[in-house]
Amino acid sequence: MIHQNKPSLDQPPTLQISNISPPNPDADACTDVINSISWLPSVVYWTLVLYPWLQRSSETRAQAALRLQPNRPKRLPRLRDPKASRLWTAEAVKAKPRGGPSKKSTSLDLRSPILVASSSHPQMSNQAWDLVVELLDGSGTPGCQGPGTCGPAHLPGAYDIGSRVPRDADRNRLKHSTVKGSRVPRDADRNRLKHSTVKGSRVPRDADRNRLKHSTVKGSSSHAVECRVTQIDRNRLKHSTVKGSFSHAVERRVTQIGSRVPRDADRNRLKHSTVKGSSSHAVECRVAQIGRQLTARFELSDAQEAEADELRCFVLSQRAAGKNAHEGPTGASAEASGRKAELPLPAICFLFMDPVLKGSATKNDEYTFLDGSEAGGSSASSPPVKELTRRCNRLLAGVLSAGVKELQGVQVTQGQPMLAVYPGDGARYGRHLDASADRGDNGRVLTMILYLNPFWREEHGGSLRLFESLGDKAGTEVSPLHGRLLGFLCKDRCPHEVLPAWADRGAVTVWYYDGDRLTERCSGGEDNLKGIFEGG
Ligand SMILES: O=C(O)CCC(=O)C(=O)O
Ligand SMILES: [Fe+2]
Repeated sequence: MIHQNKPSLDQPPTLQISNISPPNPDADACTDVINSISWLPSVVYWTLVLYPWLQRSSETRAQAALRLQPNRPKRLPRLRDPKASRLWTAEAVKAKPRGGPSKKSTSLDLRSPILVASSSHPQMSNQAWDLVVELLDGSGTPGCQGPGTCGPAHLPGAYDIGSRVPRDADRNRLKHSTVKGSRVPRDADRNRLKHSTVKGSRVPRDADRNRLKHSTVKGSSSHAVECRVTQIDRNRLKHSTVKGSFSHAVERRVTQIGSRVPRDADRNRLKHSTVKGSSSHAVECRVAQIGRQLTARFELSDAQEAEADELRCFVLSQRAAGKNAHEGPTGASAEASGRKAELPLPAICFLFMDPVLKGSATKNDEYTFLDGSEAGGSSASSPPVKELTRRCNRLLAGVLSAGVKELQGVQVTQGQPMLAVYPGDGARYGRHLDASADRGDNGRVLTMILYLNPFWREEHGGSLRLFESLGDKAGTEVSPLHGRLLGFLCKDRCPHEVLPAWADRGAVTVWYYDGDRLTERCSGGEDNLKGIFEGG
């Protein structure tokens, strides 16, 4: 007979076999079963002991070395030492495996500005280097002596501060404040701000700060506070009488403010600093500088930066003008972002990856395609957009001339640029393909994205995560740094996702289409166009 103990909270139920006479046929049967399997525990024990031993004795030395290697790095180390960022040397590029895509995407060296992961065009990286330089610089970089000589070593170095202590140069600049350089608002901007009807400085006022400190935003982490301050700033701007308040200066100030709330340490440092004559303006400038220093960014030239800033303003102004659309399916945006791997250096990545992905993804961005009806006419009237497409096209010409097999025979056609903003409330875009049969084959073959986020910081998330295969869980993250251009072949390959963004994240995407496919689609009815001008 089998009794089951009464289960209690402390003790799990157990089975007992009682020894009741006269002989009970049930109990006999159970005893037989137990006797017949009494050898089982010892077999299990010996299997556990022997299996690893057998396995080890059959593994190769290489396998053993891998297994024994302690703490194998799982991701690229974050570069803190500015000198380390000079990894863009010719050697670094040469050392890059050229034989084809790496097996693990996390081992791809995204620290180099170009990444070519395809065996089909081994020459491409050199050619693309020259183009990249041109793209970033328009006219080439000093020290670049014609084709073949522009390499990573010629590109401007990265700006990876890691410490908040202002550099002497910055401090002196402030001290003797003739305020040179583009980081400080120009007089005109300053006056506009001063005489604007937005009262007071846009640095959050004490009242705001206190309100936040004692606010009901529970668990007010500095992040939550920062988000609230950004909101307050945004509202103040929204309701301000500064018409068309996305002017460059205003936008810039808001971004500065939104990107950082000076922490107490910073504030105190500023208060007691040797920056003489610390007018609130000077303090504000320093705060902005610190904000910038905390920001992972490239050392763009003033011209490049101005161009990227202008583009960002344009993107935001279109959004403010109510042009942007949302597209479903949307989903909860506050999903935890995955791995955070900051890529501190500029990257133009050409990734050629394989797999196919089906289904639709959560998508919270706001976007608009330029269609010629935007303020002032076509994109020709937005010089920075025109300049961007011109450069993308030149880059593409180089890509094509490098004989990328996936694009051979394709009549590549440039689409209208798409301006996108991911609101900084955790907006994201789930894993998807930009073009696949599943989406009605929208004809896209190549994606180029320029990121426009001058104050992007690691904690803002919002990285683009590219997957090498459907089974690839980790992927490779590219943070949306100001001025970074990313390109990848997108037809039936290269699934990617945008991780939740915690600051407004701007980008312009230019898709290139298979012209024949486009003609085919356009010659049909309205329905045939579905998916062609569709975000992502
Ligand atoms: O902005 C990005 O990084 C990518 C956006 C995207 O994947 C898309 O719009 O299809
Ligand atoms: Fe996409």
